[in-house]
Amino acid sequence: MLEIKALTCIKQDRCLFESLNFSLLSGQIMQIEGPNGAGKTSLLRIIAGFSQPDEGSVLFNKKNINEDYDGFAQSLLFIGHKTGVNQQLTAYENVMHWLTVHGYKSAQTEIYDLLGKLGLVGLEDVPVRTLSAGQQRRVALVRLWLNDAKLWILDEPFTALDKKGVAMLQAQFQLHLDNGGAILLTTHQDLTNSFSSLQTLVLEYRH
Ligand SMILES: Nc1ncnc2c1ncn2[C@@H]1O[C@H](COP(=O)(O)OP(=O)(O)OP(=O)(O)O)[C@@H](O)[C@H]1O
Repeated sequence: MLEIKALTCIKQDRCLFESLNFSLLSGQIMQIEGPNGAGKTSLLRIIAGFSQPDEGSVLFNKKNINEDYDGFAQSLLFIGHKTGVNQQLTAYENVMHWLTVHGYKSAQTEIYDLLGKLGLVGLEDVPVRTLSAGQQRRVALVRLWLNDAKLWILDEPFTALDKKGVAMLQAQFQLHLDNGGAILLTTHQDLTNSFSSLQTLVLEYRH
């Protein structure tokens, strides 16, 4: 599904990574690990096409993502470290907004059921800014239950989640992988025993 070819990224005169190669197949999950500042987020943003590498290319289904970026974007769900949730809107309004922008449709009852399932019962209609960090993360992650993108790129999705939240998210990951999806993520969570298809890429901090 995804091929990373000879990627190099330089930031502030520091080479974060050089000639990086790897691939990710349907059904596979890859965890990018490394110390703060190693370049994990920079790598995810390049693969998502939000920024350009200094060298190298990103291929999705054997095609350079720059050739048909709109096509690639339809197959991609990116959730960044900053959740992208509008603080002024309610959880329900955030989900509705996201669905509208991406052309998805979902019944009101379905969204309320889903928010309830994600532990937000009674909090669906209050501004997100009044929710806890973990609850806000749950609002951001609702998107994983409402999309048909094949490739998920997630920057620290487990941040602020409690144990139940982590377990629920891992179960959703497994469902996505079983349905032929692929996941690329950064996390400090140990996933070794959670996914049989787990691959790990360690980025060292380069001086
Ligand atoms: N837009 C930018 N302009 C200049 N330098 C940047 C930019 N974005 C990131 N950097 C630098 O690149 C380096 C890697 O940052 P990045 O966010 O990719 O690291 P990370 O591995 O995700 O770190 P963390 O674990 O702390 O989230 C840092 O030294 C950072 O200062």
